[in-house]
Amino acid sequence: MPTAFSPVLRATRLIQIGIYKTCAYAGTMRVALLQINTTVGDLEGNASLIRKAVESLDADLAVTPEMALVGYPPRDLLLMPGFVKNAWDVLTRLALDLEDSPPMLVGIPEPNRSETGRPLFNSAALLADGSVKQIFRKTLLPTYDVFDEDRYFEPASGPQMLNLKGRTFGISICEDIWNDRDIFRRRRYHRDPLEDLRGADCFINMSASPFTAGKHLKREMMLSSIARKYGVPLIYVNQVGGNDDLVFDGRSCAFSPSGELIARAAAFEEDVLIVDIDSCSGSVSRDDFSPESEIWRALVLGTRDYVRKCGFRSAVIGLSGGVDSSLTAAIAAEALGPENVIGVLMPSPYTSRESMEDALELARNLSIQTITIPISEIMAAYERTLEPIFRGVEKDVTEENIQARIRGNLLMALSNKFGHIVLSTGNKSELAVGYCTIYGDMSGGFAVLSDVPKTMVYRMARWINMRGPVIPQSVLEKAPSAELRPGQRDQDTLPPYETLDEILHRHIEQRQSEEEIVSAGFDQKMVRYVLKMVKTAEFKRKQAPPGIKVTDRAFGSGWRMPIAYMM
Ligand SMILES: Nc1ncnc2c1ncn2[C@@H]1O[C@H](COP(=O)(O)OP(=O)(O)OC[C@H]2O[C@@H]([n+]3cccc(C(=O)O)c3)[C@H](O)[C@@H]2O)[C@@H](O)[C@H]1O
Ligand SMILES: Nc1ncnc2c1ncn2[C@@H]1O[C@H](COP(=O)(O)OP(=O)(O)OP(=O)(O)O)[C@@H](O)[C@H]1O
Ligand SMILES: NC(=O)CC[C@H](N)C(=O)O
Repeated sequence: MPTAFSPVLRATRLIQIGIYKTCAYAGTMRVALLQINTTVGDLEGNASLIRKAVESLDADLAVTPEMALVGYPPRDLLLMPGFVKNAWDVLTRLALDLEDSPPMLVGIPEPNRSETGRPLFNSAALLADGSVKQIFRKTLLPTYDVFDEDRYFEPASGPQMLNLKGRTFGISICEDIWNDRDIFRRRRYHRDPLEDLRGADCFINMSASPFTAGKHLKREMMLSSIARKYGVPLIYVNQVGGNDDLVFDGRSCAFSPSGELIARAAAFEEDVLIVDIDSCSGSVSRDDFSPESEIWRALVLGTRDYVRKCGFRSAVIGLSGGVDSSLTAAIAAEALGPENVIGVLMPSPYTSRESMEDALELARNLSIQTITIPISEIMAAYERTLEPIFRGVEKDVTEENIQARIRGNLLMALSNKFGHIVLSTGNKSELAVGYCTIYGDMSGGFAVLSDVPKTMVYRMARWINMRGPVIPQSVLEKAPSAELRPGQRDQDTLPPYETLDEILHRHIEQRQSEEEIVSAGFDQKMVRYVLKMVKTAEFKRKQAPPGIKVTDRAFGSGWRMPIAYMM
């Protein structure tokens, strides 16, 4: 006889993978949420993470995030049949290794054996007693913004129920739960897989849900509403860590049938959360990250994982004494350890003494080492070399860009020689309007701030200083300048950053046209000028290094504008 299912949860937070509290509640059903940081393509490494997470785990069922064996998003690795086959070989061995462990749901791509449709399903395999016992498939395939799942996957066709120890679990995979009319006021898809799961004793969702600022509040509101609507406990397992341009914030969680948040795993860290489905209740308070602290954590994790997963250990950054390079260096020092960050000062004849002093003070505050490479002689050599060709032509932005390119070249030389990755420092506002030099300050391997608007750069810099002096006060007070010619200020070329960022936010994230932005009260000439710069700078962004998505629309896989077009 199945035990009566009392719809209340109890959860135990595990501080770190491998360390957990053992507390047996007789007759309860215990689910372990494995919030792991997988690396795309690293099948053996990801299998080891899973093995380690369930080592001597006292649970009835363990659940990984979506696609955990291959890492998310695996992108076109999925188009290589050999890769998918290897994943299944690793899964088979994992099942055998875990023969004595609790049953486990593991996310994996599954070949579509039928003669029609996309080549794969986005699936989860139930491992129990040494083999694969059942398969669950994703129904709703996100194909918008950074997601491209229609390219690879065929949707599931039926209900996805798991019967275990007399309980019925409704299994869904990530996007399957993002179709709630009550929350979004419209349905994105015609089908609603949750309707197929009605009648289950508990819902489980296996996710790889990328971070954007504030998104988890909406996510938890949606999960709570679904638990309440279907009157079942809901268990949500999310991936954590950075993969290319995406950061996954974790925050796996469990809700009671009345929609109460019972437990939440750590944000931006690996964690294992144990949920006892029929014990007494608990409750968790609101996640009170400020936007600055949340974005900080995402940028630190995203930078650390990009650098580490690409095989680097250290980074070089050009330090100008400005706010962008200062914030980038602070993030890098936190992500990689100050001993692994090298700040490079490259003064030109236009560099002020104050800027050099600010850069040195920042480096001292962060305990990072610095190298100083004056570039005046190199600039003079360029000038001499080009003089016969440029003779009679006015100096202009060409010479400014040469300066930025000399710096980019020197940083890349340090990267080649010593194996440091170059972190570029440009922010989203500059990248949007092309206020940056291609092959100059845009050089580098990873663009840490490329989705952070300039006004948020300042907010974050001030926020960091609340924890202790890091970014010199004068950096925050002086007018932003590229210092590429005497007396240059960003504001000579661009609207004030508050105005620019508001226009850019409306255009990029909210997809507003010139008319819509103007009707919100902005000057038409200014809006037209800004939007024209955004369009013209597309060629630069196509050649820019990847960066970390923190807003609802970043320049990256979710921004696919043409370059040569007329409108
Ligand atoms: N559609 C297209 N497809 C392919 N290539 C295209 C292109 N349009 C121009 N180009 C190429 O790009 C070149 C122009 O781009 P680029 O060489 O970058 O130069 P450009 O955009 O003209 O100038 C760089 C601007 O960024 C400012 N800046 C530079 C460095 C740092 C900062 C800062 O505050 O951080 C600001 C600087 O003051 C200047 O206003 C053209 O000469 C042409 O070669
Ligand atoms: N004197 C310098 N020494 C070292 N690096 C420099 C120097 N000047 C510029 N850079 C590099 O080029 C990037 C672009 O800087 P620039 O001063 O032109 O404009 P910015 O966008 O205001 O950046 P920041 O706020 O860091 O100054 C800097 O972030 C830095 O990495
Ligand atoms: N992997 C997915 O299906 C993710 C899609 C989902 N809407 C999210 O952002 O969480």
